[in-house]
Amino acid sequence: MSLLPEGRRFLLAPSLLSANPLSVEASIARLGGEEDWLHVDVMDGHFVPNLTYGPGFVRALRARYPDAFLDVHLMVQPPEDFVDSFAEAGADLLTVHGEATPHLHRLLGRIREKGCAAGVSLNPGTPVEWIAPVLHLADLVLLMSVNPGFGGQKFLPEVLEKVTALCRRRAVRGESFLVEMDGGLGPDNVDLVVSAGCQVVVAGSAVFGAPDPAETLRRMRHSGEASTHGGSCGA
Ligand SMILES: O=C(CO)[C@@H](O)[C@H](O)COP(=O)(O)O
Repeated sequence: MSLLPEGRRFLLAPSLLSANPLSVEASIARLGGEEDWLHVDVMDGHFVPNLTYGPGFVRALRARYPDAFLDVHLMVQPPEDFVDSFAEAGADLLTVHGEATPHLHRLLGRIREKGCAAGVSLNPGTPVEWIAPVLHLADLVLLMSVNPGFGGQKFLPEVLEKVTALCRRRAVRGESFLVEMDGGLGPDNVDLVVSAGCQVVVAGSAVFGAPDPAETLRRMRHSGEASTHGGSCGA
């Protein structure tokens, strides 16, 4: 199963972490429908040093936006304790961290059994080899380009090498996972990550902190689409 619609090079996923917590609906309205997915960062104060949402938030989003694609990033440990409840709340894609469980193989299978697409994420300091044995079970690999926990951090360019490694491996093995990148992204560097081969771009503060979030997404889409393909990796 590919999550990338035919003819699309990449998707934009605004991170609700940077939305106004007192008026999430108003923040989403300011996207003007320019978003492809809504990215939901779930943080537990244990795997990462911050706290955010529970399954109730995802359930409320699903009820309010029945057609939205809900991209739920679980920064929790152990993720096994939360996969069922977030799936039942209405997530479309559930991404768990490779560093957060010794049972990644079983867990990706469980996510798919629950009817969601299965994603696996890596912190900036974790090599892609860590998840090599489970890539055939993944619909998406989420590469963090900041240390997870907070919005508004600076993009770590060394993570781009991981995109190259993943795209090469995918081509050789005929795998179908998408590569998503998250952290420090916006209109000024979206071309860099799309040309490296990223197919889903998450952006929080650059979008919701802008005077016109819809226009910012349009600029990001234009810049990503205009970027040159990156050798063997370009999507
Ligand atoms: O998961 C995270 C942070 O842990 C991200 O989704 C951030 O929300 C991205 O925010 P910006 O770096 O785009 O401000």
